[in-house]
Amino acid sequence: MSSAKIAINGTSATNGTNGTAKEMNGADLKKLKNANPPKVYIGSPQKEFNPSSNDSLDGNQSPTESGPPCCVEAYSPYNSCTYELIESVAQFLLDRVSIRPKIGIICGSGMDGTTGCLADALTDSTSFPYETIPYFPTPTVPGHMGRLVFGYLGDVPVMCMQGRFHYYEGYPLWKCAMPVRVMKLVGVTHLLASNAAGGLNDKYRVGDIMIIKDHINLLGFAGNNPLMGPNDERFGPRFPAINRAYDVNVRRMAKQVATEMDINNITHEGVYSVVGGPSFETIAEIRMLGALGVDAVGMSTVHEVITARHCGMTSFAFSLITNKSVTDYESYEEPNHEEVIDMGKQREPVLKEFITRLVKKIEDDRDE
Ligand SMILES: O=P(O)(O)O[C@H]1O[C@H](CO)[C@@H](O)[C@H]1O
Ligand SMILES: Nc1nc2[nH]cnc2c(=O)[nH]1
Repeated sequence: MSSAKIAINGTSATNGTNGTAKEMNGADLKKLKNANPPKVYIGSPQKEFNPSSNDSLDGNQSPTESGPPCCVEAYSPYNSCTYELIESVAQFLLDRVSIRPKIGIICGSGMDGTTGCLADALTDSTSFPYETIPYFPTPTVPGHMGRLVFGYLGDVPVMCMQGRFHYYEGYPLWKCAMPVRVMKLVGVTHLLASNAAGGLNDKYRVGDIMIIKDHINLLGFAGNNPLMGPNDERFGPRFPAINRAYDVNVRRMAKQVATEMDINNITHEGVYSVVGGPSFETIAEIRMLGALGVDAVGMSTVHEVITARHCGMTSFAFSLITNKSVTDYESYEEPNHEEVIDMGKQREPVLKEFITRLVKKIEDDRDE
């Protein structure tokens, strides 16, 4: 009978089909405790991974066999995922997929492929529900599916997060951004993040795309940054520069894609600001953000991009404007998450094409 061995701090626990899972340390590992061999879905259409086949997870494959230091405190505001731990998660994935992506994609609200988008577009895919990946957080927000998918977009190998983690879900920022470091150690060089955002700029309409050229990290202003806590130089420097966070070359490619797709009329370039959420903004807050030069506001992406830049990844991000920010005290309009998700779904065909073409350009550029 096959089993997956997981070792924490040198103590190995069998997490297998015989129901004899041993006690593990750490709140993050609770979900692994009861897991039968991790569910891994392979292929397109995807089928469930068969643990008793030759592909079976066995103890020798376990990334944690050598007992990496654990996440010391699941909800610490400071970064407590060690390099070794991230390395072990990356190895866990590399042991189970053959493709080696250089491009990592994070899908925004409603763009996670729940209705088909990128999930359908990826071929030869292997997909890991987040709960089956050691130490991974799990998303709690509708519109964020919770799977890490490896596959080909067109003919380009990618790994794709179908669902991300937000600060308002209760995760510290370092944990929200932890998958980006996993991508890095898997070998990804380019991060491509999307998000749903409220549009402040008068010229923007619902359904438009905003290529992010810069951000205002309001959470950082309030003393909260994913890089807080001990710094491991193997990831990057203590004080990383962030003024060139959104790669000018990839932004140029994205604008070329917009021209090729004849969607320049709905494509802009602007400044994104992150707020903590989950409450949407007051009118005074929107007016303040507008005065600061913010074009779109959301609750994600910035900590992912900071983490990516810190470890030397090239980053690109865009917002789908899912709602217009309300600036008028007389207005009865209220933003809501359902309209956010609906707009993501409506724009799926366009975004799928946009991302597929952009990924191809990045890959061609990398090969030059
Ligand atoms: O940024 P993404 O994940 O796309 O989601 C955006 O949409 C949600 C609000 O409707 C918030 O989570 C906000 O950040
Ligand atoms: N903060 C914030 N996040 C969003 N995500 C989608 N729309 C919005 C919005 O209006 N405000």
